Amino acid sequence: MISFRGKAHQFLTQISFYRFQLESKRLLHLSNRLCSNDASFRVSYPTRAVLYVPGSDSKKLTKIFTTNADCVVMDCEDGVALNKKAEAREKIRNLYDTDERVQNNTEGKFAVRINPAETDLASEDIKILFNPKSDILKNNSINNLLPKCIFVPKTSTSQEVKWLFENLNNQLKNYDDLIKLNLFFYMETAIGLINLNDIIKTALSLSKDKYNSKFNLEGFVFGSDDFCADIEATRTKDAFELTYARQKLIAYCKGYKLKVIDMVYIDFKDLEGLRVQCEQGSRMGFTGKQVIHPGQVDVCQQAFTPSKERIDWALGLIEAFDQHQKSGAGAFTYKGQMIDMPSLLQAKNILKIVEKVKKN
Ligand SMILES: CCC(=O)SCCNC(=O)CCNC(=O)[C@H](O)C(C)(C)COP(=O)(O)OP(=O)(O)OC[C@H]1O[C@@H](n2cnc3c(N)ncnc32)[C@H](O)[C@@H]1OP(=O)(O)O
Ligand SMILES: O=CC(=O)O
Ligand SMILES: [Mg+2]
Repeated sequence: MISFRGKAHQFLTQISFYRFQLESKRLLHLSNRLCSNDASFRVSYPTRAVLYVPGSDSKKLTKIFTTNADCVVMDCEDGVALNKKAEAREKIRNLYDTDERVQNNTEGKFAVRINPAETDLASEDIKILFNPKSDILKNNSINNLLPKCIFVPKTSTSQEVKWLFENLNNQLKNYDDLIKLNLFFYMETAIGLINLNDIIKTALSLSKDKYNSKFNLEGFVFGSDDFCADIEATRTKDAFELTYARQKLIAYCKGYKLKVIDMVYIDFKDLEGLRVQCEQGSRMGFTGKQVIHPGQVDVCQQAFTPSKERIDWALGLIEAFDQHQKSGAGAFTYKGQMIDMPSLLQAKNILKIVEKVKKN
């Protein structure tokens, strides 16, 4: 049996090897060419492991600086007891007021999950979290002091999206030159799944037209546990009961070029079960997964990082495709398989993920 430390070491060794690969001339040349020629090659920050930290728990909050997770979500919602909501907001606000590591992060490494839109709890979250203390603001740029990314749970209707944007806009109206606020919505109710297209279209069009691109819909999170409660399903290890919802969410997110984060694996001591579910999610097209314990992070990040074999396969295929195109063959054999345009696109997808990870 390999210890957890041993596994972490193995993982780090593997990552160093990928880094070496990434630095190789061949990859840089290829990926630069792909990035500059391909408008769909939008490389944003990675979100392989998305770690929840209850906002009310000071000790756990100190761990946000030591985790390898691509993204940390300081929680004001279901990880926080009702009688600790105010404390959670204050502790998170205090981090933005005082900690340079949180302040200096420009994208989404340190995010906050607020309470569901159209609730008094969410109004209070927005009021506190987006309101730096005036004496601190005097000596600091407003952009350093605000969350750069928020997660909005239980989003079920486009009305909730309108409410959210209105409330955020109202709270932020006195500040100029704000950088874009990234948003993740949760799909975790049956009605949310039915209304998904409408929710996405409303968020995209409002943020662009009405709010002058102040908000950026970055992606969706699949709230599997709330979803199970809502559809009255029983959670199983293989997640069979969630197949349709997972696939529908992936298709819609990919249709609109959004990130899509897979479900939580609540049996947090079972790392093997976690690995199986992470790899399944990665194969299905998810861009990352929610985790609830620091011990889950490395397994998750590794599963959402293309293996050396996949990178080699993609690089070789792209080169072979180039050569065959020049010689006039649209379809050809590569490593025993028929390859044509869709395989090229799949190979490019692998490099897109590599590019994202490299940005971290
Ligand atoms: C499913 C639906 C959802 O909404 S999921 C999101 C809401 N739920 C959450 O946020 C729960 C987050 N996780 C946790 O609170 C804890 O991991 C739970 C599950 C309670 C287990 O905690 P605990 O008994 O302390 O675990 P442990 O002794 O194995 O912890 C070892 C060290 O790691 C720390 N730790 C644990 N979890 C976190 C976390 N999420 N973020 C940051 N740090 C964490 C513990 O404090 C402990 O630290 P230390 O070694 O004592 O210094
Ligand atoms: O919020 C997450 C969930 O699974 O519910
Ligand atoms: Mg939930």
